Amino acid sequence: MPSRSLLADAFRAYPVHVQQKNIEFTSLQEIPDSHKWAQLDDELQHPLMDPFIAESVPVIDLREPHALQKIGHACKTWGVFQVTNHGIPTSLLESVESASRSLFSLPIQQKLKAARSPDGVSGYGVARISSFFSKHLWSEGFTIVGSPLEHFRQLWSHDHTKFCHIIEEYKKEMQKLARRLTWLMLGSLGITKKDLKWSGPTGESKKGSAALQLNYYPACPDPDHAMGLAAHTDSTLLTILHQSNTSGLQVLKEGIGWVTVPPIPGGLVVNVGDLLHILSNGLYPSVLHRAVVNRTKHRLSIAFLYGPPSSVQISPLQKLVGPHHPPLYRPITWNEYLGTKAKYFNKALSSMRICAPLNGLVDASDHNRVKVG
Ligand SMILES: O=C(O)CCC(=O)C(=O)O
Ligand SMILES: [Fe+2]
Repeated sequence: MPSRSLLADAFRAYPVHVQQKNIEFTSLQEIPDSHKWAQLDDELQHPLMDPFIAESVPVIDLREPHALQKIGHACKTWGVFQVTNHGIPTSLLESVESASRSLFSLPIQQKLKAARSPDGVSGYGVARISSFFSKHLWSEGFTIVGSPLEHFRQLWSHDHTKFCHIIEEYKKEMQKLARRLTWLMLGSLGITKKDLKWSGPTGESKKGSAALQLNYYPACPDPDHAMGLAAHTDSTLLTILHQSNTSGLQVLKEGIGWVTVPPIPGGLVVNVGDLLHILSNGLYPSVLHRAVVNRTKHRLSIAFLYGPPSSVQISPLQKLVGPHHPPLYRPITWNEYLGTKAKYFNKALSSMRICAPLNGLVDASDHNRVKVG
């Protein structure tokens, strides 16, 4: 798939300088100062939510007749939902989870053999977003863009083929699901394939590009002062996340605060990313989310980051703009957007705004959360 290497080039062109801090988390009895965050922002946490009135992230069965409308509503109001009956075999989810566990449980010296190089994209290392924070994250990551073969050979000299097959199979199945979800999400806005120039029904090169991000959050002696993955939005069209049976993912809901997205057996979390935010002209806001850690349990998540072919211009869709709905964002390629994100991080979307929203929409990734209009 040619677009894969384009995506790798894009990451490479905009390196994010992350100071590698490789520690053996499991050996620590307390959090070192380098990883100690101020008390997690409790003012944003909903105080003792009544379970009967608590709002929760929608769960949508893809086989139900009104799935399209429900997806549209979830994208508009939450920017995130969970899907069931999505067609990804449970056995594949289990295999990819178990492969990821095997990877992260290798000794640190072994994992470092597959470390992401300073100007590289794939490999073992800390999350790219960590460069924007003075404290380190309580997590380890492994990014896969293109084939994992070279890195996996470093990790497992004998049985890397088995792990490569699992990853390739997972990426193939996720790619199909991501395309299907893209059309459901856009379809709920009345957008069809002919409204999207780059969606050509035939051309292989028009396939969206993607990356796989494995995240591992070791158990933490003081979870209130540690951050697994700090608040961010994804620079994707959409992200499909498989989380293990330990909770940790939280999304920020306007007027409520941080809401936990509980793992449901066989369920997958779907996030609206910044590029869908732009395409939908802000109608589907990208969701601010983070991962918190757990005192006793390790946690694993596997994110499939899906985007358009990386050189295609993304701009608010023609059908969604008009005299009363001017385009809010300037056109940008995925390549360029990654550069903007590397520079402005959570202000990247705001930095691209060409006009204040007339409909009172809030840019989900604007940390100042200023309501305009
Ligand atoms: O681990 C999680 O639940 C979140 C992961 C995530 O947000 C990401 O990889 O972008
Ligand atoms: Fe994310």
